[in-house]
Amino acid sequence: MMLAGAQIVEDSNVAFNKNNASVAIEPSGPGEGPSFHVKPLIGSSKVVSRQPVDMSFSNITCTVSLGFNKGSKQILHGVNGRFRPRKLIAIMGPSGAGKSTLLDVLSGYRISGVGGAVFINGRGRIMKNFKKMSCYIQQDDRLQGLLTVGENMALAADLKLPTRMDKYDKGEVIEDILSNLGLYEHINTRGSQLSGGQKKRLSIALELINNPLIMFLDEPTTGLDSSSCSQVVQLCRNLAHQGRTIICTVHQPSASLFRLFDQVYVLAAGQCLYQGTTDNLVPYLEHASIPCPIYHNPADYIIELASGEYGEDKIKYLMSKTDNGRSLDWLEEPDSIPSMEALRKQHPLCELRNLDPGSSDEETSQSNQRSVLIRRGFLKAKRDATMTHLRVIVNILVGLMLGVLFINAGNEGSRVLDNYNLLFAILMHHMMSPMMLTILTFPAEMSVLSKEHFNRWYSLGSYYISITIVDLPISIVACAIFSVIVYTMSGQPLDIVRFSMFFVISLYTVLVAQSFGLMIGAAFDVVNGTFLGPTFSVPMMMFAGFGVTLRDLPSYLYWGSYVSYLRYGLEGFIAAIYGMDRPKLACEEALYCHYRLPRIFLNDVAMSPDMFWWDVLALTVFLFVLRIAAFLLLKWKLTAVR
Ligand SMILES: Nc1ncnc2c1ncn2[C@@H]1O[C@H](COP(=O)(O)OP(=O)(O)OP(=O)(O)O)[C@@H](O)[C@H]1O
Repeated sequence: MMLAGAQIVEDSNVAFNKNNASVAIEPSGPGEGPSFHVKPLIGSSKVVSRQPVDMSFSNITCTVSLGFNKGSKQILHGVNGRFRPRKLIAIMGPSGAGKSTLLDVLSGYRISGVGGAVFINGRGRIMKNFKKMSCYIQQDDRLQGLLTVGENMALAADLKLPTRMDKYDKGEVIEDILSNLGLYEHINTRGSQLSGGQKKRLSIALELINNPLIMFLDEPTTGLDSSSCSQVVQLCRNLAHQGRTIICTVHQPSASLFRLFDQVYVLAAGQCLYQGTTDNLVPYLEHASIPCPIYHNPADYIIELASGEYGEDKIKYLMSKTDNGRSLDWLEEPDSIPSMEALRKQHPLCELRNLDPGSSDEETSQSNQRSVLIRRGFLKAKRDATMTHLRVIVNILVGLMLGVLFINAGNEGSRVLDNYNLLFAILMHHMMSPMMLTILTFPAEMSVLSKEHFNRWYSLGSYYISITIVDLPISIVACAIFSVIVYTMSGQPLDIVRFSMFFVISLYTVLVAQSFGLMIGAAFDVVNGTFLGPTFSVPMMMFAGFGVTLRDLPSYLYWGSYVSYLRYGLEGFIAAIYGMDRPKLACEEALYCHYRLPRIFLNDVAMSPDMFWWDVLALTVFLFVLRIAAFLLLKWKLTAVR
């Protein structure tokens, strides 16, 4: 099939072929549903090639805490197993059997409450090296929906392939993977517009870039129709036969899907009932005197057995028959499976040298990660309807609304209190909109971050610096537009120094509120964050000195005014508008203007205009403390909750 020429992905260090490309997607045999004829990945030969991996695990346990004073629960009960190289392996079992937990443990994703040992090519697993040869693709597709398939791949290649690699070589790797996975014709389609099966294939394609030897996929077929299921599993099978060990959890595969797996590992309540080839399952059950009825899908039958439908004694019996996964009798050619010692001889230690290029966990330098992530961030920001477009529009609209409502309040002596209300309303706007936007959008970003960070695309530090840099110009532009509109329409003094002071305080308030939102977004999900953000903001408002002046605050509550960043914002605004010995105000709309002299107003609201630079300093401290706290929370969230 000839495809239209793929577009070169601009601004990337990756070049794609502009010319027409031909992609081989051949339907498979009848009855098997559509599948891909996957050729060995030619481009990926440019990535360091390594020996296939034999993985085994022994006495794996996993215990989770059920909360304070509620004890703990053991999910995996000393399971054992052996996953041979070049095999597609299915971990099966009824719901709640512990499939995802076992996958989490084997992939190294789950680290707390885990016991037992994992061996790679006969040697105890060294996590740092293991992560360099493996990847984990979670059940939900964590993709950059605003970027096209080509852009997703190009940016991933810039992050995951060595920087010394030529951009044409990187392009070749990408073209090769996309062609093989049947995604080349969708190179210009955005991630969010792909179908479920295409999203799954893109998730696999992104991880294939650095040619992992072991791939873990959590329920890759969930949510797909039967034809997409077969496509994805067939694809995994072909990738496995090229020299990878691919381990998937699957729920209840159809008979035709089941046949595509080479090896099956069946769990029931955290224990192993069967480990062996797909073909050996029926003989195994016959041997155990629990034969699979004729015309019954063996996959369905073993799940029914594992669910206890035929009695708990059968589960116990099968568990003892397979010795909780220690028995290798039902694997392919059990007599020729090498011992651990033989494996170590086959794979001398020096093989690990390739995996140990330096102390860094990631493939490329921190500066490269930052520059790629900044590029990606700006590309997303340009297209993001909420974070960028809506944010600018909201600032224009709210600026106009406040401007109309408080028109010319800034210069009129009889409307000083109105103007005071306006300044507080501006603070509310600067606090609420960036904070809520971050609380609502960051949890979705967090799931992509956790996948990409776990799969070693970049460090958390690089990510954090890049989001800070990308957001700054957007915040400055949105805040500047708002400030110009509201400042001029409400008739504040047309003095560049006063405007600059007003703008600096506005921007600081936005940045502090956003950092506060980031902290909440990093620690909580959308529901809890939406509740906690405004809840924490109420005391900030109470202690800002607006309703109750700072002079009238009871002494035992005065500490509250120090921890409210709105207090510094309001004081800064007052200094900008009424400080610096502002002369008498006009009094044209009333006979008597109590606050014609700004110093009387300053005295009544108990705010000193001399504190402006202290206010800026306090907001700077807030900004740094909240940013650092948000970073630490993110770091904790990425590791401790695993
Ligand atoms: N953090 C946790 N706290 C308490 N229980 C947990 C926790 N994680 C998992 N479990 C429990 O452990 C059991 C196994 O969970 P797991 O997600 O591994 O099952 P599964 O076989 O993948 O199920 P499914 O097919 O439905 O996804 C379930 O009963 C689950 O409720």
